Amino acid sequence: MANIKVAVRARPLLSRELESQSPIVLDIKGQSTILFKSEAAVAVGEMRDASKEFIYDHSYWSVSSDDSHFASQEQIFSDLGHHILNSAFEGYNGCIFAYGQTGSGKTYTMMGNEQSPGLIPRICDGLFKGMKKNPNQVSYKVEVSYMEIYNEKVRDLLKMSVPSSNSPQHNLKVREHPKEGPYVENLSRHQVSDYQAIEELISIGNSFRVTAATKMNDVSSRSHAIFTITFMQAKYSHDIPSETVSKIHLVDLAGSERASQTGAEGQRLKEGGNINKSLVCLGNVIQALAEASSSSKKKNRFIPYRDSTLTWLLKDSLGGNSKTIMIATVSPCQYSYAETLSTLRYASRAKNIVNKPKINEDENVKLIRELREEIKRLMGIISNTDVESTLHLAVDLHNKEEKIQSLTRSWAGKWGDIQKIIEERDLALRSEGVKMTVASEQPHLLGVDEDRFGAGVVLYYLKSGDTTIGHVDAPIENDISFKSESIANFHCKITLLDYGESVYLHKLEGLSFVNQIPVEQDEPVKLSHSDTLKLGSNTYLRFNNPQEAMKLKEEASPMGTNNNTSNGSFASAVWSPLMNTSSNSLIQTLEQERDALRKRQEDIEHEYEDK
Ligand SMILES: Nc1ncnc2c1ncn2[C@@H]1O[C@H](COP(=O)(O)OP(=O)(O)OP(=O)(O)O)[C@@H](O)[C@H]1O
Repeated sequence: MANIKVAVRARPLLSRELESQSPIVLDIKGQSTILFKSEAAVAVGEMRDASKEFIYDHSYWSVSSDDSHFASQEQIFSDLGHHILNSAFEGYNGCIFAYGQTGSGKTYTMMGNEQSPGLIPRICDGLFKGMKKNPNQVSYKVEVSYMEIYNEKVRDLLKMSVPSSNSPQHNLKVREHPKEGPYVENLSRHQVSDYQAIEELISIGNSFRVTAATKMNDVSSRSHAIFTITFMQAKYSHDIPSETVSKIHLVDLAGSERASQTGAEGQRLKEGGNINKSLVCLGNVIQALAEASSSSKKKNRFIPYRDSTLTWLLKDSLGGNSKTIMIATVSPCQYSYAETLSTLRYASRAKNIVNKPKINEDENVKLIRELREEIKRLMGIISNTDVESTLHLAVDLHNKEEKIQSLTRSWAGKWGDIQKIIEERDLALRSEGVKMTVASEQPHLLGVDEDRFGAGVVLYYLKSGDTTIGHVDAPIENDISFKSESIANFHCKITLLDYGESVYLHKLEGLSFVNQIPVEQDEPVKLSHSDTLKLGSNTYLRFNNPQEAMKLKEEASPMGTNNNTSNGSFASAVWSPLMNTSSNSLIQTLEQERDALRKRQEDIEHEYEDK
C-alpha cells in the first residue's frame, strides 16, 4: 500500500502577467504551499480567508532562479524522476501525471525544452544510464509508445494512419485485458536500445500533438498525452531466473481552463469542453478514491473509471498497481487565484489515494523458482534414503525438472537476447560442474563412465534390431564396447523389436544379470523400463524405455500426461532428474546406487554358486 505522492510547482511569471502587474499571491515554505489574497483584496475587507495553507509531499518554487529555494528541472528529476526510476528497476509500475490550469507549466515540467529538459527525457536518459551500470548480469528490453487523447479519441503519435501520410493513426479502441487491465488496441510499441532512439521518437510524437495558441498559452496542448515506457529485466543467477516488467506512464494532461479566460470559440471551445469533461471525470475518480480510502466500506465504493477515456486508461495508476506521483502546476499570480485554489484543492484530495503497487514478476518465473526450491528439498532427501525410495523421488524430480526445462525454454524464448541469458545460465552451471542434458525418446542404456577419474555419465542408444555389446578389443567391433576384463569379446546383444515395444537381452559369451537374475543361453530376457543390468563383474547399466515410462507415468498419475508440461518427451525417464543437476551429484548418486546394488548382487551370486 502506498499513497499517491503529490507535488506542487509554481512557475515564473509570464510576460502578460508581468505586464498586467498582477501581484504574486503564492508562497512556498518547505512542504507547505500558501495561497493568500492580495494586499488590495485584504484592504477591502476580505480578511476572513486571508491565507490558505496546503501541505504536500513536495512544494516547489520555480518562480525566480534568484530565490534561495528555487527548484530547477534537475531538482524535480532528482526527487521525483529518480523515485520512479528506482521503483522501475525494482519491478514496480510507475506514473507521473501533471495537472493544472492551462499555461501553468505542465508541458514544461514533463517535457521541458532543449536547454532545460523535463521529466520525460531525463527519466529515459536515467533508464539507459541505470542499465549500463549492470550490463553483464541482466538483460533489458525497453519499448515505448506515445498516444494522445483528443476529443475523447485515442491517437497513436508514433504511427501514421497511412504509411505515406503525415497524420497519426486515430480513434484507436480501448479494451480491457483480464489480467493487465485497460489497454489501447493496436497502439504501436517501439523497441529502443539507446537514449537517442527514444529522443527521436519523442520529437516525432511531439510534432503530432494537437496544440493551439490561446490567450493563456501560445502553445497550449489541446490533448492529454501519455508516454509509456515498458521496461523488462531478466537475469539468471544461481540457476534461478527472474523477470520483471514495469510500465511507466508519463502523462501531460491538457489544461483545465475557463472559456472566458482562454478566449476559446468554435473548435477550441469544443476541445475545451472535452478537456474539461475528462478532467472533471479525473476529479470524480480522485474524489471517489480519496473517500474510499478513508471509508470503512472500501470494497463497495464505485469508482467511475469508465466515464472518460483518460481515467479508464489510467485505472492502474489511480488506486491500482502503480507508484504514482501527481504534479500540480500553478501560476503564482493573483490573476489565476481561483484556478490555483481549485488546483491546490484537487491536489489535496489526490494525497488521500492509496495505491497497491507490487513487483510485476513473470508468473512462469515464479513457478520455476518454486520448483527449484522443491527440487533442492527432494535432492536432500535422496541422499539420505534407500534405493527404492530414491527411484520414486527420482521420478518426482524428473517431472519437476521437465517442467522447469519447458518453462525456462519458453521464458528464455521470449527474449531476443536469449543467447546472453543462456550464457549466464551455463556459466552458473559450470561453476557447479559439467552439465549434461539428454533429450531422447529412444530406448537407451545409461551408465557411469568406466574411467574411475572420468566425470561423465554415458548414454548408449539402442537401435532397431540388434545392438551388440562386447569388449573394446573384440576382433569385430561391437556397437557398444567396454574395457573391463570381465567383458567377453561378444558379451551379449540387445534386440529391439516393434520400435521399442519389445526389447530383449540375449546371452552370448559373457555373464549378464537383469535385476540380479542371470541370463541363460537361448533364454533371452525381456527388458522393462528401469531394469538394472550387470555385465561381467563390474559393468552396471540402467535400461530406460521412455515410451514405456510415459505409459507407466500415465497409469500412476490420476492427472494423466497433462501433468507434464513438457513437449511430451519423456526422455531418459528416471535418470533425467539427475541429468540437469551437476554431474558431480549425478555421479555420486549413481555410485551410491551402484555400490548398494553390487552388494546385493554379490550376495545373490554366492547363493547361486552354492546351489
Ligand atoms: N518552471 C518553469 N520555468 C520556466 N518557464 C516555465 C515554467 N513553467 C512554465 N513555463 C513557461 O510557461 C509557458 C506555459 O507553460 P506550459 O506550456 O508548460 O503550460 P501547460 O500547463 O502545459 O499549458 P497547456 O495546458 O495550455 O498546454 C511556457 O512558455 C513555458 O515555457
